[in-house]
Amino acid sequence: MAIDILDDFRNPEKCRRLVIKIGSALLVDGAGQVRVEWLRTVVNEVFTALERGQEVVVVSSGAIAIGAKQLGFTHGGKRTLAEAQASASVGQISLASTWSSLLTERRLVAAQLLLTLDDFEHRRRYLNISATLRRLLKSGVVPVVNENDTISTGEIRFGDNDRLAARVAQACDADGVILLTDVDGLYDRHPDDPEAERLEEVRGVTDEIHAMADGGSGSGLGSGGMTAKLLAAEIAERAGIALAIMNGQHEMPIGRALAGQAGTLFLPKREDSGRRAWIGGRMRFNGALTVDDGCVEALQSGKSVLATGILKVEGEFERGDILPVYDENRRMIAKGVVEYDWSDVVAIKGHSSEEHEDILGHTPRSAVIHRDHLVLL
Ligand SMILES: Nc1ncnc2c1ncn2[C@@H]1O[C@H](COP(=O)(O)OP(=O)(O)O)[C@@H](O)[C@H]1O
Ligand SMILES: N[C@@H](CCC(=O)OP(=O)(O)O)C(=O)O
Repeated sequence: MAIDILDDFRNPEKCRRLVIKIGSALLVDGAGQVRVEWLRTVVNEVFTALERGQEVVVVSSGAIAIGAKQLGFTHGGKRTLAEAQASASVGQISLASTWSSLLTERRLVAAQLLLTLDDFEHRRRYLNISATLRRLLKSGVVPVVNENDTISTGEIRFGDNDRLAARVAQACDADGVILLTDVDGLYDRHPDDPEAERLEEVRGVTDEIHAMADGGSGSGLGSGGMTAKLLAAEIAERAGIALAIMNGQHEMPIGRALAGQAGTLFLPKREDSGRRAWIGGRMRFNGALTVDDGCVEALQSGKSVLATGILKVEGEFERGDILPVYDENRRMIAKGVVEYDWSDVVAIKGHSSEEHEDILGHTPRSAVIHRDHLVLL
């Protein structure tokens, strides 16, 4: 695996935001107990990453494996959906409290987010997830995400934290995702086959790549097997985010995995992320914003669209719509996802951020279009 790319994961200049997903097979032992000592080494690595200026979001599985043991549902894969969901609701309490106490040992604050894949399909929910994650990271908090198992259903493929990790990465505009698991990466066939060979780098998750994966979990503790990880790699690829599948069966698995270079790295084909391409490619709009020269300059240096720079608001758009941004000469300079409904933007346009709460009567967003959801043309 190209060492320079691995370096990117460790380099806070290149990888400022990292999502680390930990599978059940790593986190929980055969007796349904959290491997606390091992997890403490992971938390130490998270601490080190934060110290060097990176931001880390954790996606942690394990609730079902922990809860099933507590409830005596020990018949593995034959659990009913209701048994798995009951197990998750019991296990999640232990899981969250373990994360919280281990992070507290390093004086870090944990946040719990329980999400379903479906939440990411709804624009407003997506924007709320995105804003919450960004705000937590800004405060130095470590968000710990798991699937909201009780309300997940079979149709949206219950039990898929791999895809959830990729969606979380997309929502918080992360630079990289590491899926820690109990194998060294993707093999060209099931790793139990002695002929199996590991792939170091994949550009494009093709049908041929999908055919290599087996859907079952090796340990019986996880749920999606390698198939779920490839679906996650596809989401990351479309969003322009690098994703690595790495073995986490050691102490300090992140550092070891990176230094040992074992793993499979999935690289996006395009430089422009799928989401940015989706924003930039939009042709039909429900409205538009015109901004002053100061705002144009700010956007060009990577800032967000703030209400104070808005001169004109057109159309009756909703929060989550994509809008074009014009300069004073009616030149379209950017497109982005708007954080407010049209009437709110009309009310706060030209006003500085301190005045927004009084005008709106609720806590304002950090921007009208956040730079993470803005594409300059
Ligand atoms: N082509 C493949 N390469 C690597 N692992 C594979 C492959 N096909 C199936 N697997 C299985 O996928 C398992 C990892 O998935 P899973 O058990 O769901 O892990 P986790 O709980 O970490 O999400 C491995 O232990 C392995 O048995
Ligand atoms: N939400 C479930 C995990 C589902 C899942 O994707 O598990 P895994 O394949 O071990 O990452 C739980 O906490 O048990």
